[in-house]
Amino acid sequence: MTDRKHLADVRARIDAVDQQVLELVNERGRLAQEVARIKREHGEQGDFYRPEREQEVLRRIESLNTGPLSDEVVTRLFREVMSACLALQEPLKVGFLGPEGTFTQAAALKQFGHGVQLQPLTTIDAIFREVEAGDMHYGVVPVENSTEGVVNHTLDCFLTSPLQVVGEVELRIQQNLASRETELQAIRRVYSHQQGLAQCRGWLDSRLPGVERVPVDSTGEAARLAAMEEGAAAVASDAAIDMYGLGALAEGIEDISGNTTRFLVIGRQSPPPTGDDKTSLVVSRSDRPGGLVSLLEPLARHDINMTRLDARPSRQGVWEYAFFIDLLGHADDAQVSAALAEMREQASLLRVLGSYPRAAR
Ligand SMILES: C=C(O[C@@H]1C=C(C(=O)O)C=C[C@H]1O)C(=O)O
Repeated sequence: MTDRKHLADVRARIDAVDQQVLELVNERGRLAQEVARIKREHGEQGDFYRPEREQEVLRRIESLNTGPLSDEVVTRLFREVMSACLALQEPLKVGFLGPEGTFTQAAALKQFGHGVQLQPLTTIDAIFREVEAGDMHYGVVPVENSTEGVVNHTLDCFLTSPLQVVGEVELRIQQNLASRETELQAIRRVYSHQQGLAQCRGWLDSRLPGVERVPVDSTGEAARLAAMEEGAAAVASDAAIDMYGLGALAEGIEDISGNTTRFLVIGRQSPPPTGDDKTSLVVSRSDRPGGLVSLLEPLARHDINMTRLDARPSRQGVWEYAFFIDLLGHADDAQVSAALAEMREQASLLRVLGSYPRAAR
């Protein structure tokens, strides 16, 4: 067989496979519509998004995958397939910390795919408010960065909001120096979110010493400003560079490689257990010696792994703290529920912010 004939044959087989894939994704869509019909018949409250079921689907796909496509790639493809199927059931509205081009937008797409209506909002407060009011089904907010620590504002919003955590997203963050200038020497000012500036502090100190750094509301906003101003640059994502027609003067300028940001998905109701979950809670107690140790002791006794502990002023009294704790397990798991009950006896306040499936790939 000539090479040309062979190529034509293989392409014909690809066409046949595409037809099967098309029929199968539409079959999947019809089944999702059937699920929606059953949910409606049972008078289910709220929306049809089921993060725990989506997690189960993705984990199963990953365990079945034999390649050559990587687990990460098949996860991304099936995430989009589910997103399209969910959109057939009901279009979801999801608010994220905008403007367009922020890492939070990338996190929202990673969690929900392109089938949802993503709405950029200007502040973390606004996201909480819109979800509380029911104008948005869900919101996506940054909560901690592996280089720079917590996003205090998100934790503070939880102190006063009744919303629950329904999911978490982890995203590798690559920062770039974005500008319409083509020479580093032309840069007089660098815009970014304060976390972006902090993540690249070492690089900026050595490559752009003495250049003014201006913190703004988001990396997307920084890119927008840099696009309008001569001699300006932004520390921002690839997506922001494309969005605002900038070029990358330098790529991957974060000081610590493996820089990861964790985002929370907020909604009105946490999902049921999947067997691989996390729980977030806020707890406080009046000051007394050994207070924190005895508060945490039930977790150790019930063999529960704590993955995060942050202290924030509780805003109730001077030097009173609220402790934000993440632990492995679901609040409905026997061990976790026993430990929480014991902690509650010692605490002046304990609120479970939510239990949710651990971040997917
Ligand atoms: C189909 C369902 O509804 C939605 C769509 C899903 C999917 O396409 O697999 C999974 C969970 C839900 O977000 C379901 O609940 O099973």
